Amino acid sequence: MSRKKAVKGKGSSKSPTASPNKSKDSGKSGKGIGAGAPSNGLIYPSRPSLSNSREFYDITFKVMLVGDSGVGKTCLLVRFKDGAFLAGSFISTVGIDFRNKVLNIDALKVKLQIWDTAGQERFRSVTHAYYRDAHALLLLYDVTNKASFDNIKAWLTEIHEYAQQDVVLMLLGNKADVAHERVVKREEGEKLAKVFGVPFMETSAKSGLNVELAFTAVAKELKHRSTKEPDDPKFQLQDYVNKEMKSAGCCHS
Ligand SMILES: Nc1nc2c(ncn2[C@@H]2O[C@H](COP(=O)(O)OP(=O)(O)OP(=O)(O)O)[C@@H](O)[C@H]2O)c(=O)[nH]1
Repeated sequence: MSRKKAVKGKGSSKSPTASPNKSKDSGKSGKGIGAGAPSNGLIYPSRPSLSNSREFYDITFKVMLVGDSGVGKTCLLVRFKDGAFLAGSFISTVGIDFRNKVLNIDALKVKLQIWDTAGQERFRSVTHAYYRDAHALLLLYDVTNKASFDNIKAWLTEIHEYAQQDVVLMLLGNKADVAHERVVKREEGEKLAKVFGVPFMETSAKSGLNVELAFTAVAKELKHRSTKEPDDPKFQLQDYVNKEMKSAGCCHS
C-alpha cells in the first residue's frame, strides 16, 4: 500500500477529512470547534450533529497522538479508523493531520477528532500550538526502540508545559507484536507509568492489540468527566483498561 502523510499547509492526501488549513472540523458539521463552543473546546449540540464523516454525534473531543518519530502514531490511528495496517516503507508525518471517528459510549455518540502529530523534532513548534486544545493525549513509545522509551520523560515535560492541566493522558507501548526485537519489557512501561501516575497499556497497530480499547477508554473518561454529577464516582481509566484486557484474555503481549 502506498503511503502519503500530511503536509502542513497542503492538507492531507492520506485523509479526506483532514486539512490543517481549513477551519477546524472543516465546518462541515456546522458545529466547528471554537464556533460558539465553550472555551474548553467541548461541543454540546442542542440536537445531534453531523460529524464530517456524516455520522450524528452528541459530543466531541480532541485527542492528540504524540511520541517520537516512528513509534507508530499514524499506524495506530489508521488501525483504529480503518481497521488496516500500513505496512511497508516508513514515511514520516509532516506537520499535523486529523481524522474523526464516532463511538457509542454509554448511549451517547462521542466523536473523537484525533490529531496525528509529526514526531520529528523539527515539527515541535507546529505541534506545540495544538496541545492546549487537546482533551486527551495518547503518548506512544516503541517497545523495540529504547530511545523512544527513554524520551517519554521529555515528552511528559513538554506535555506539562503546553497541554491543559487536566488533560487525559495515557502511555502506550506500541509494536507489542514484535517479540524478537523487543527491548522494553511491559513491566518497564508499567513502572514508568506508575511513577508518573498515568494509565498504561501495550498496543499493536499491526495486530490491532488494544487499539480500540485505548481510544474507547479515553472516550469513556472524557464523556464521564463532561456528564458526571458531583456525587458520581470518578471513572478509573486504568481499572477499566485492566478489566477489559482481562475479559478479552489479552493481558500479556
Ligand atoms: N510491527 C509493527 N510495526 C509497526 C507498528 N506500528 C507502526 N509500525 C511500523 O513503524 C513504522 C512507523 O510507523 P508510523 O505510524 O508511520 O510512525 P509515526 O509515529 O507516525 O512516525 P512520524 O510520522 O515520523 O511521527 C512503519 O514502518 C510502520 O509500518 C506496530 O504496531 N507493529
